[in-house]
Amino acid sequence: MDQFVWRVLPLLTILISFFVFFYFQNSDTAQLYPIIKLPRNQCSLLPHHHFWISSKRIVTPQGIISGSVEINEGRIVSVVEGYGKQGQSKQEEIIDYGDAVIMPGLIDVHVHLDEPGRTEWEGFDTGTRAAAAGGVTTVVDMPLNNYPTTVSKETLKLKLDAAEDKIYVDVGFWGGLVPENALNLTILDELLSAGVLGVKSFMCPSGINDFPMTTIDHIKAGLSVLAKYKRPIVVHSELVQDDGNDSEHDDNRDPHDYLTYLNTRPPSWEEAAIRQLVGVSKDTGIGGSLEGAHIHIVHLSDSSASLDLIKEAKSRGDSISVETCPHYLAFTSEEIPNGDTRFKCSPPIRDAQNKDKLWEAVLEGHIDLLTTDHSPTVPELKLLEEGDFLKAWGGISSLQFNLPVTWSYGKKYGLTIEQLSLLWSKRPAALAGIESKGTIEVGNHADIVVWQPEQEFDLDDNYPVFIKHYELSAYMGSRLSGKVLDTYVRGNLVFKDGKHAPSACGVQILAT
Ligand SMILES: NC(=O)N[C@H]1NC(=O)NC1=O
Ligand SMILES: [Zn+2]
Ligand SMILES: [Zn+2]
Repeated sequence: MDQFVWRVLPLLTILISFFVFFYFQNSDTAQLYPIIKLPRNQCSLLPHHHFWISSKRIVTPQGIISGSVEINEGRIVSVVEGYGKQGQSKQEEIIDYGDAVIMPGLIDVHVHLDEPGRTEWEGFDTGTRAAAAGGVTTVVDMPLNNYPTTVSKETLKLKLDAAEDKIYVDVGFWGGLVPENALNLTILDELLSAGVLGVKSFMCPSGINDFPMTTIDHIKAGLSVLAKYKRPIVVHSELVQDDGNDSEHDDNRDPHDYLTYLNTRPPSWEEAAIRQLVGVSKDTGIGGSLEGAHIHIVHLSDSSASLDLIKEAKSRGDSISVETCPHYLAFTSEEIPNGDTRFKCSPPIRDAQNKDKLWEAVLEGHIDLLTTDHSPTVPELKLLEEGDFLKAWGGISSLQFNLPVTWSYGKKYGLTIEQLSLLWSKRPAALAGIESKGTIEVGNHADIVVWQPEQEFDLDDNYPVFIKHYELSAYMGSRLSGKVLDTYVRGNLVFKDGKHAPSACGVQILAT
C-alpha cells in the first residue's frame, strides 16, 4: 500500500501542477477585466452573483431564441432554451423579462469623452452614465477634444488617471496619430505598447489645435508600426479640395442656411481621402507588406463614389472597413431648419437620396458597423442662438440614443434586430480587438442590454438624459421607439428605471 502511494503521489502532484498552471494561463483576461472591484451592492442594482435572465427574445449568434442566460461572476456561463436551468429552484434568481429583447450591450468605438481638459464639454462620469442609460456597455474613447490630446504614453496616462473610478461602463482608448509621432515612431510604439487599441488620425484639420492633420505618408509610416501590433488605424477621411465652396469668404452666402455649410464640404472631399487610403490598403491584405495592419474609415457620409472605392478594396482582399453614424441615417439636409446648428457635423449630413443609399449599404453589409461620433460641446460654441452654421462647433451629441435611433429609423428600411446587433456589438468588438465581448455566448462577459423595441417614448425635458448639454442634441424633441430597460456590464446591473448603480465599476480596457 505504502509503495503504491509513493508511486502515485508524484504523478498526482505533477497533474495538479499542470491544472493550476493552465488555469492561471487562461485567466489572463481576468487581469485585463477585473470582474468585481467593489462590493457587489455598490457596483450593481442587483445583489446576486449568480442568476438567470430569461425572455422570449434573446439575440444569440445562432439567431433569436426564447430561453435563459445564466450569469455567474460577471460571465455568461450558459445559454439555454426554456425558463432557467433544470432543477433550478430559487425563483428569485431568475429575472424574467417577458418579451423584451435581451441583446449584447452596444459597443460604441467612436466617442469623444473630452476628459481631461474639456470636461465641461463631456466627461467620463456623464458620458459613461449616458452610455449605460442607452444600453452601451463599452465605449472606445477618441484621442482628441481632451487636453492634452492622447498622442504619447504620458498623455495616455493622464487619460487613464482621469477615468479612474468614474466610468459606469468599460472604456478602451484610441491613441492619436499626428505628424509628431508619425515622424518619431518610437513615441508611437510606446503609445501602442501602453495599451491603446489602435490609433486615430485626421486627413483634414481636426478643429483642435493640438491634434494636427496627417498626410497619407504619415499614415503609411504609422501603419508600419500598427502592422507589428496587429491594431487598426481609424481615419477621419476628408481631404480638402479646391471645389469646396469657401463660403466663409463669400459675403453673398447666408451662414444660417444649412446648404451654405453643406456646400463647403462636398462628397469629393471624402472620395479624395478614401482614394488615397485604398492606395495604401492594398498592402494590408494577406502577404502584403503591411499585413497585420487595418484601415478603418470613420463616419462615412458619402454613399456614392467613396463607398464604391471601399467595396472595390474589400473585394480584392484589403484589410479595410467602414462605419457610418445614426445622424447620417436619421436626418437629411432638406429637413435641417435654418440656423439649427445642433445638426452641424463633419462630414455633413447630405440629401435624402444619399441617406437612402447609405441605408441600402448598411443592410447589404457594405458598411461594417455603426458608431455615434458623440462629440458634444458647450452652448457658447454651438452658437444655437446665433445660428451660424459656418462658425458653430461641428459635432452631434447622441451617445445615449444609439439604440432607439437606429431602430426607429432602421425598421422602416427593413433592419432586423439581429442586423442591429451585428452592427452595434459583434463587428465593433472585432475592430477594436476586444475579446470576450460583443455576443451572448458562453465564456463572454455578461454585457447585456434589455430593451423593448415596441415601446415608444418622447425625448422631452422629462426624459432622463445624461449626456452633457443634452439640450444641444439634435435628437431632443423627437419621438422614438425602442426603450432601454436594463443594462448589465460584466453581470453588474448598472442601469435600471432611470437610475444608475451607486458606484462606477467600469474598467479600462488596455491592449496587451
Ligand atoms: N473634433 C471632433 O470631435 N470632430 C468631430 N465632430 C464632427 O462633426 N466630426 C468630427 O470629426
Ligand atoms: Zn471625425
Ligand atoms: Zn469623432
